[in-house]
Amino acid sequence: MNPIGRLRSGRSLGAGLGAAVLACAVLPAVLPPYWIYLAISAAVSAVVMQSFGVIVGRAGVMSLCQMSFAAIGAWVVLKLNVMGAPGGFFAWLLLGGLAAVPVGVAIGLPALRIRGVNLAVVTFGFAVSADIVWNANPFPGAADLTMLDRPAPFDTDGGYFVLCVIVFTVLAVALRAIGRTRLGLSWYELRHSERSAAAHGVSVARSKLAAFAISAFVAGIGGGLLAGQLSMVVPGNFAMGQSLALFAVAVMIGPHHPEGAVLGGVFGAVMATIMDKLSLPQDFGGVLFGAGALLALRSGLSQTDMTRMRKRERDARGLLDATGGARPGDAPGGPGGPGPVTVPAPRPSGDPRVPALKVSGLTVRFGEVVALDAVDLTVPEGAVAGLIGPNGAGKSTFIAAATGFVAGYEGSVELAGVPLDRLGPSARAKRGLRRTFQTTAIAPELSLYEYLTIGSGRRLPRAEADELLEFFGCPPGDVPVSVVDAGSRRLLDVAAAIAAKPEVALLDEPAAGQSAAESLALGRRLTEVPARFGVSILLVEHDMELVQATCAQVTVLDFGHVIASGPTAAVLEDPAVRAAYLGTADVPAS
Ligand SMILES: Nc1ncnc2c1ncn2[C@@H]1O[C@H](COP(=O)(O)OP(=O)(O)OP(=O)(O)O)[C@@H](O)[C@H]1O
Repeated sequence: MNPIGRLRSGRSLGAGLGAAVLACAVLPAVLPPYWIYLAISAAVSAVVMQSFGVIVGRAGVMSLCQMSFAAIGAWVVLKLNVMGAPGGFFAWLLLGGLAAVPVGVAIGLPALRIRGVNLAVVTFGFAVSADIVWNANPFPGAADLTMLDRPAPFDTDGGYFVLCVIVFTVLAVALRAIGRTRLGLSWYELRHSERSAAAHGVSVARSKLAAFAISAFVAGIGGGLLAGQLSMVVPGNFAMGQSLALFAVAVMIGPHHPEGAVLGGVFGAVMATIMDKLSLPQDFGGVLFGAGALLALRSGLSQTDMTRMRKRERDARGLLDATGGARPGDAPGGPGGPGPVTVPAPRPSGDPRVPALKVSGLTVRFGEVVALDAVDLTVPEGAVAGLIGPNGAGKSTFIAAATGFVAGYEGSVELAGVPLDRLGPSARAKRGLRRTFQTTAIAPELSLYEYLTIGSGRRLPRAEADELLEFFGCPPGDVPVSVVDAGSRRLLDVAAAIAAKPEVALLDEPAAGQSAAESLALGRRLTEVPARFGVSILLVEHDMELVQATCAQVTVLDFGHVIASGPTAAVLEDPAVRAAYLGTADVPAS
């Protein structure tokens, strides 16, 4: 992170911790007892909100059963209390959170196959079943009125509020740290595009399950805290309607940011009192939350997302003005530029007789449509090869099948002599076969640095990220993707693929939307990539000037068949190629 980013991030952490200390010092001293009790409810709800923040806010998964995870935490704490288990409240609280984890993972398993509304139905089904179980089996201690004592020195209402704020703050700091890891960043990518995440080598299954596990843990802690607040709980405290209402609040407010979790917690706790004071029916609060959630779902962004993004965009515009704009045609350290660049040396190439990528007999059928018919193609080590053809020829299908996005193709795909056919897209990406997409789907709330970190699949040194961004003519790394234009996003996508230093990168029309000058600048950059980064390239393009300027060899597809392959100049002179293109694109004579 550059000094501006570090400063901003340090300040927000400091402000958050300061607000927590202030709340602990002032509120118990000044609030009347009823309001302190409400403040505890708000703090407990804020903890539960953080669990929504992980699964709904970050990973974009519609989970409607968070209160069921909270109930597990409460059940464990109360059970251990009844048993008089050693360790005391804090150990029980932790165990309550941990007990919710396997259940969270179990509920997460269907999420690997289904998503959206269908997943919402599955999680809601679990909430309904849990409701039935809790109603049939009273919580431990309820039958013989065994109360849970709050731990000293947090046994008063004021003290317990302080404890809840401490737990909230510890979780917020931990979640913030997780959010900066590749796992945490990958959740944002999952939310916007699972296929992009897979193309970056993110294991979609592991990432989703981790989100379920962590969110269940946090909800379990929230449930344990609720048990401590009430001393004894009833099924109504964790009713499925609660999950639904809190879900609506979460979607509307965005509890993946601490201020959103606090706001959501306060809403959840005081809404009933406000409705009461306004003499409005209690259900009216639920209607307001539902309407707010619908608006947020339509825009795709919560309230805190929008507030934060506006601020980041303001800062970014300042940064862009200071650095002279977003799209340098040729960056100082880029091709032909004067600046010294210390990018990593290319990896030593292996056996030069083994191509970087060898695809043989690739056949893909979509029902009756044969999109690819026994296609052979090789990308030599250290080369920029081209794949061209008219619209619908099968180019994108070739990339999708080679990178594992099409199940059930015929033929074989070998990367540096190693067959990949049994691997899925994320495993192929990890092995060193990366791709970009014709349409980018980059999470707008990420910064360019964060996107490169996901793409690189490792802890990417800041200097290396800066050099990559400069090389590809992208805006500075601290800028959020939301302010970056479509052309720059394509370049960023290419930079993210190259950041992983894969064996081969398959680039699907990276110059689309670029001006002629930008396209040529990209061409110059791509020709330098193999020597500079040790990455061989297969370039899919309609821009023939770019192909001619960049690719030493080219393969031409038409209706799924290879109609020519060889040195670019000779192939483009081929009458069959010119006939295939007639009327669909200009093939300039070389
Ligand atoms: N998921 C799919 N289901 C059915 N047919 C498909 C699917 N994907 C591609 N096709 C068909 O396969 C053929 C090849 O499409 P593909 O997108 O690979 O072509 P392309 O060469 O990349 O075209 P363009 O240059 O327009 O991107 C087309 O006839 C297309 O309609």
